Amino acid sequence: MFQRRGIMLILSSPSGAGKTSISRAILRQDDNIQLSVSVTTRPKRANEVDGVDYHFKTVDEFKQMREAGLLLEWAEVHGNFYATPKAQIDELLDAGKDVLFDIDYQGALQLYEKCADDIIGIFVLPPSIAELKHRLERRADDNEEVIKRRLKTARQELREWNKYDYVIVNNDLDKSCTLVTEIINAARIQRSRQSNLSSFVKGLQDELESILK
Ligand SMILES: Nc1nc2c(ncn2[C@@H]2O[C@H](COP(=O)(O)OP(=O)(O)O)[C@@H](O)[C@H]2O)c(=O)[nH]1
Ligand SMILES: Nc1ncnc2c1ncn2[C@@H]1O[C@H](COP(=O)(O)OP(=O)(O)O)[C@@H](O)[C@H]1O
Repeated sequence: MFQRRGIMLILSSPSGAGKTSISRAILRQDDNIQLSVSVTTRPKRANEVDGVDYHFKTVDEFKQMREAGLLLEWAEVHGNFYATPKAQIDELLDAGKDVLFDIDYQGALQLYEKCADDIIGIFVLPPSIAELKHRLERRADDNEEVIKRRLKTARQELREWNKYDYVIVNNDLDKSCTLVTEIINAARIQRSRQSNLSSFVKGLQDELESILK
């Protein structure tokens, strides 16, 4: 009904807590939200599609993009480079499209600094560390050494929970998705995001006055 600027929805978590599963479900069910497809130098997983899940790049290609100023934020995570390409984000937000960022806390902090007013940040926690480890093992995308590295990185990631607007413990995936949907729906009707709300209220006031005459 009202024009509004899009939301930058950030989902972060220690690896294995479930942010990719939550993101995929949200993207499937909500046509107005689009994934910001990151650039990464990590190897592609079997179930991933280049250009859909990530833009897979060599380290040289990544560095060229960074030097050319094409990245909104970037970070090194688990020994690989990851970044958000600048292209399109502003046009999407101006057009009222919401954009979902599956990025780590280093990227989230950079975006909070640059675009604070547009951001809703959600940090996803696992129900326990034993379950986090099980999920990484069950996912079976990474070898033992990579899993260990991801768990080590979780030490630092867990310290960052209090930088986010919302925190979800991802026990039941469906319930977590419902919570994220509720957060998105609430954010969409925030007063500050609805740009022509004052003219709508003015219209109501004029109509009211004409009835009360
Ligand atoms: N800063 C930043 N982090 C990213 C970006 N894309 C992905 N990440 C993060 O990099 C980490 C590793 O991602 P990935 O290798 O897909 O493994 P996952 O943690 O199991 O999803 C996760 O914390 C992602 O959120 C990005 O563009 N920028
Ligand atoms: N609530 C949940 N309960 C059980 N398994 C889950 C849940 N959420 C995600 N998973 C599973 O855990 C693994 C890691 O989830 P994923 O979404 O890839 O995490 P992340 O993107 O945070 O690394 C996947 O195999 C996924 O199917």
